[in-house]
Amino acid sequence: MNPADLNILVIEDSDADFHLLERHLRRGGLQARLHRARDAAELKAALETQAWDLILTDYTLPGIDIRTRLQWIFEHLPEVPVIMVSGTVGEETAVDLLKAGLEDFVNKDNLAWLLPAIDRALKRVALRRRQHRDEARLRLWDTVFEHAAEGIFITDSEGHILQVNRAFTEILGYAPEEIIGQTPRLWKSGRHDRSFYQNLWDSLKRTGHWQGEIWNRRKDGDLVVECLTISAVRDPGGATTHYVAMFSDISRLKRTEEELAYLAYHDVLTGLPNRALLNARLNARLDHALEHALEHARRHRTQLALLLLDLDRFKHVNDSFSHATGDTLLQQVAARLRNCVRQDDTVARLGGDEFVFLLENLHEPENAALVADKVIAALKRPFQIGGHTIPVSASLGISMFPRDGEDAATLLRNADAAMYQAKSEGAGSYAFYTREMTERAREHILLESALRRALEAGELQLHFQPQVDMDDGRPIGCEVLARWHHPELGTVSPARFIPLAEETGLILELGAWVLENACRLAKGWLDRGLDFGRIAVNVSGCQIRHRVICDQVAQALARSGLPPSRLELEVTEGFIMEKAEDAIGILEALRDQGITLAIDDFGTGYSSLVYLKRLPIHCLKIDQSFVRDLPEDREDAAICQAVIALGQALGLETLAEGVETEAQRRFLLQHGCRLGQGYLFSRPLPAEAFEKWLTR
Ligand SMILES: Nc1nc2c(ncn2[C@@H]2O[C@H](COP(=O)(O)O[C@H]3[C@@H](O)[C@H](n4cnc5c(=O)[nH]c(N)nc54)O[C@@H]3COP(=O)(O)O)[C@@H](O)[C@H]2O)c(=O)[nH]1
Repeated sequence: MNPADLNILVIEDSDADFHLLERHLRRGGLQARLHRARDAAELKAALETQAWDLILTDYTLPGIDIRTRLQWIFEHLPEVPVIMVSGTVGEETAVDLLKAGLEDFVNKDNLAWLLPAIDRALKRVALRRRQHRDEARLRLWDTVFEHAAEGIFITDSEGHILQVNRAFTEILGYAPEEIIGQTPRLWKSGRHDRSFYQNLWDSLKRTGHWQGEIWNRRKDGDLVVECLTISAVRDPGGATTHYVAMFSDISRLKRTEEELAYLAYHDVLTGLPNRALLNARLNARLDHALEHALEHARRHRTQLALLLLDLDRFKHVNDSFSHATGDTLLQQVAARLRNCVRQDDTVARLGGDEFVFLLENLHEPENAALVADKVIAALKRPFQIGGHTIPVSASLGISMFPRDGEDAATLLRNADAAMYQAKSEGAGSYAFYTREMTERAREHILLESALRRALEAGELQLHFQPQVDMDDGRPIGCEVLARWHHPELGTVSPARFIPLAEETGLILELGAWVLENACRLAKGWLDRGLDFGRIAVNVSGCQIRHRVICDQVAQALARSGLPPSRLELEVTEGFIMEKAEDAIGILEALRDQGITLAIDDFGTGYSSLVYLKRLPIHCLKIDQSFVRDLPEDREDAAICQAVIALGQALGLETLAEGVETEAQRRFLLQHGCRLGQGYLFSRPLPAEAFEKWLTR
């Protein structure tokens, strides 16, 4: 404080002593304002009217003793320093008065001590005032810390907990004595990955601050969501000395938020997603699918299907029973529908008796039809509600992405149109958006189940197409071709049922059956002295991919007793080249069993010369598509010549498929292809007819 601003009260009844004191202070350079109190009345008035920075008092004053005077002073100004300037006080009294609050004592005979005493007293008072202020601030902080609604904890720079408040204990359940010295890892929830904590520490180190939502675990194991703020406390040199963390428990808020979000996106009655969630999911999938459409379609060949379901005559349930019964029925229907699809498919209720299925990653539209069939079957069992047995059926309309629309609204509209089509065809059925798709899907499903029965029912037969030396017509072998005679559908072409069998996996069983029967019949011919050459059996890529072909061949040869040299396997060029590395080992194992191998449909599958050289094959079958327009088509002629030349260069036989005319035969022979097969020599024949052909 500037000494000129000091207000000093001098309690002195003697004029001479006052002036002496005044002169001494002025001479010492103290330009303070001095005010004098000569008796008790003036002292009382001075204390009541003004605040003093310092009081100098004589020992004696008329009308009031020194102790009462000190009492008065401290009652009015508890912090003011009082220095006694007197000549009449003994040492003992001085000590007593110092104990009573007197700041200092200066003898009138030695006024030289006065100014230093004033200086000391003022400094001590300033220090005391600062301490009082700090103490008050600490008390305030303690109250705030202890009574804050937010949990607070303070750690050292290593993260060891130094202090926690009451709210911390209330929120996390740990008492201070359990937690002091531990680190916050103690209450980690395990819900965040390493990168979450990495980011938190990065931010603290970079900015000294982190704020965010965090999942932790209470002492009792329950999860808690906190809104947490952490601040680093740094020393003047910038080194972190502490971390202060404050958090509030927002678990309830989160739950409420989640409940609201759930209500906004779910149907209250059934708990299924509602129209809003369906649209959100559908749009997200469509956006993604459209973005990656080409790439995705090429790589995965998958589609999305939207199935719109409407319960047949649901209004009748509400009218005949009650709305409560109708509600319960919808709940039970919803539960059955959910069980018809995979976990990652969506079943939503649009409202009323309308439900929607969003099926993802479908390889065929027929898979959507299978789900529709499953749904119709699931609803067939009548519902039992309140003592009533209620039969239910539903009609479903199916639209496919991207074929029937590229946005949610179009797909829904088209599924709706298909659903009305299904309704018009009778309750409990489904329809695709296009009639042609519906028919294809139905036929596919029908054929699939019929094919499963065909083997046991003896509906499959083997036909044999002769293979000849085109120069002299001598038989050199025959190709085995499966035939299916369905009692109602008639003859079903292998071009239709072989791909279906491959898709459903039935080809494994069918392929084994063909091998067994072909070998058995061939052995019978051999036993009866009929020389057919080699018997060529078509092998599907599935049989190789599933690694069953070696066992199937070994078993068929062992059971029939046919010499392996009489058996040839035909594998398509497309499959071999797609899976060349995998196929080589298996084909080698087959060759090692003593059988021969031919590449079927050669010329259609982009053969790699490197693989051709490595594969253990002995024959290339020129695909009939290159033979058909011989000899006129110059490109086909060039391809046939190239394949023949390639076969010769690699030391392989070449056999032309689909030879129908004399001109084709001549052309092929002329260019070095001696072996052929086709209607010119014979159509595929049933076993008995083939035997006759051999002996013709
Ligand atoms: N994995 C298996 N595939 C099989 C089996 N049986 C048949 N198939 C495959 O089905 C496809 C269609 O066969 P198919 O209808 O029998 O047709 C074959 C011949 O009948 C036909 N052919 C023969 N000569 C001529 C001709 O001069 N003209 C003409 N238009 N068609 C003719 O060609 C088919 C033989 O083709 P390929 O097998 O490529 O030599 C067919 O892909 C069969 O392979 C089976 O048991 N397993």
